[in-house]
Amino acid sequence: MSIAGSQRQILLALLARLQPHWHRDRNLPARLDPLLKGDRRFGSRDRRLYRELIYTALRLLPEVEPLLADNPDEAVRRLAWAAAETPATRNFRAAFATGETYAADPVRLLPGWFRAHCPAAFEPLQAAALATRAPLWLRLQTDDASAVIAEFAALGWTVESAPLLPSALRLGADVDVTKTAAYARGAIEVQDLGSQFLLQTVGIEPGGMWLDACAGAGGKTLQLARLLGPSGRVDATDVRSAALDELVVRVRRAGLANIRRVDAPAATYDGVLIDAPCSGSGTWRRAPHLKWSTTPDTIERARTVQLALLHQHAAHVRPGGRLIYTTCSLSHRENDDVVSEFLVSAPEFTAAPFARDFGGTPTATGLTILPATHDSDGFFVASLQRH
Ligand SMILES: C[S@@+](CC[C@H](N)C(=O)[O-])C[C@H]1O[C@@H](n2cnc3c(N)ncnc32)[C@H](O)[C@@H]1O
Repeated sequence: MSIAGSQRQILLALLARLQPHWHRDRNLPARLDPLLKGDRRFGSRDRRLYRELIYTALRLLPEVEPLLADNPDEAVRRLAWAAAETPATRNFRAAFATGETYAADPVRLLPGWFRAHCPAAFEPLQAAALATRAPLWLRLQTDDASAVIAEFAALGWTVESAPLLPSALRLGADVDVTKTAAYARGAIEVQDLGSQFLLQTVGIEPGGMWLDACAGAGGKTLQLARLLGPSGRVDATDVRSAALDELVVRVRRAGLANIRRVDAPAATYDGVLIDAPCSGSGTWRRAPHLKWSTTPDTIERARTVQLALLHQHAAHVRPGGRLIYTTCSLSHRENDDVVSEFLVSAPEFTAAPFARDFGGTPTATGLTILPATHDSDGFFVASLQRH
């Protein structure tokens, strides 16, 4: 059998293994990883090929799933057309991206129920962005980018700054930055551009004492600590102790001395960040399986946790201080609706204006960053001031 023929067979076998799970397992990548890493036939290029093809299948699911049983040749042809052209996918695409050019209608690649949650996602430009994978964005953790840029140039990687945020770098290739010297010395972190915008919209003053109440592995904790500078401090907490262990490693790598891991927050802070657990509907470009394992019920359950977190941590905001609520969801149920409900029962808070909006869509309660605007994931931020 030709190499392309055996790749086709392996791809269809992998899809068959995942199919029973992709409509319900929100942790599908944890199933895929051992299938790819545990198979001794695969080198790193094979793993990149199958990962790209499987993620493409998840992006195109309504256009591919019905064909898998009856017309697998057409399913493979569509995947070959839609997969990104990389060194890993080149031969497969040359073999199977044949016949009439295939391009899906991006609106058909969104779950229909989501229209009521985010009509803007169904606009052609936004739907088209949501149907493709997002680029790799980095956040500089150094004021001098020259050594980072020089290292990337020596590796042959193209890199450009985001026009609205020069400390955000976009990498042109499918590369592993964690193997670079820049990463090892803490000069860069992987963070989507939309995510980087969130704290930048708020106008954080240097020197404040902040609580990061849902710090997880610390992506925003590190960014917040840099914005506050050496005279400020971030207390980081989370219900997941293992994520905080990872945060500690990243803090050490970044050489930041103004972050503390805490089990119990102090009484009050100048600001509290709640980067809430959510449906992740803003991350469907990177995590397309979430499109099919998220339901309106998932969103309602997330809302309960989000409101509880806002009430729990509002108490830690000093009078005059700020409560920042962020999600990586595009559902207004988790965003504006949660904030509006919170404000009704917490009249000591009001929505504050944003320092910068980065072209986001503002409402009375917050700001939504839509994916197509800056080729990022989708996010929401609300900035609430305590009187
Ligand atoms: C969106 S993630 C945070 C990501 C992180 N801030 C970052 O930028 O990398 C949400 C976090 O909320 C945490 N979480 C869930 N329920 C929580 C609770 N009741 N109290 C504190 N953290 C909670 C989760 O463990 C998860 O780490």
